[in-house]
Amino acid sequence: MNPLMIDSSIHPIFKPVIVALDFADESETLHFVRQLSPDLCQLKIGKELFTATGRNLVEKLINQGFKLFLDLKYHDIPNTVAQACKVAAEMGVWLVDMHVSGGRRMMEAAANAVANYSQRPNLIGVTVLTSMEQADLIELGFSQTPEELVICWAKLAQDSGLDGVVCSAQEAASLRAKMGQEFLLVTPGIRLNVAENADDQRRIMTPQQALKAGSSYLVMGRPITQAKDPAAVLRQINHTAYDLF
Ligand SMILES: O=C(O)c1cc(=O)[nH]c(=O)n1[C@@H]1O[C@H](COP(=O)(O)O)[C@@H](O)[C@H]1O
Repeated sequence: MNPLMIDSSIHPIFKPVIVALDFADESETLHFVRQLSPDLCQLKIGKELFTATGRNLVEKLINQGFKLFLDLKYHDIPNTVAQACKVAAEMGVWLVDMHVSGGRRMMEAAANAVANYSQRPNLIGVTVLTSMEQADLIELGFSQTPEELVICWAKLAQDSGLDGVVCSAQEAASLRAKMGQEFLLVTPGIRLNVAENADDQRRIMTPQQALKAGSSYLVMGRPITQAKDPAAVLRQINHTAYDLF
């Protein structure tokens, strides 16, 4: 069963989008968030906004009722990442990510660190960034295709106790088949249609394609933040999700 269905077992709430709040400061962010509600979407704070605002804004948005993805892509020695995950758990965040390339011991330490929190965050591993393609991997010394590397790293993440991965929706169908129904597949690189500007993304899909392929959540920044009516775009995607499941 898709995790979206688990969320919706009592009331059919379909809200697969995590809106990436890639803004420079708090006032711009809060101005934008006023157009949204926790019934429509989840939110993500990444490196730019967190560097500018710190935990204050994270806690403010959680207090407004939003599920929050703290996207700081940890990549460090096991103890450092484990301690950072504990702080995130204490802040009440819903999703925390780390690079799978930090290795098994880093991921196991993170999973152990949050295991005893009554409301622990889901830990997810970043596989191959959606901005990367085959040529980038070759330059880094990898001979696998992006899909092969994503599958290998997703298995390692699952084996190390993580709850899911960040990957492109292009890998979602094979991951869903291999990793089971409960494993979270969080997919950025989403564009409303294939003709839309891909910006710096390389491995992209539409919301409908991604959900059909087995994505649990769609991370969307510019297609929502630059829309004339962000709430209307989200409602449309939620309808699409409802029709699919
Ligand atoms: O971890 C992420 O969220 C992430 C991983 C990845 O592989 N690719 C990726 O684009 N992201 C994030 O997803 C968002 C995508 O933004 P848009 O391209 O504007 O939709 C950004 O906030 C990225 O930091």
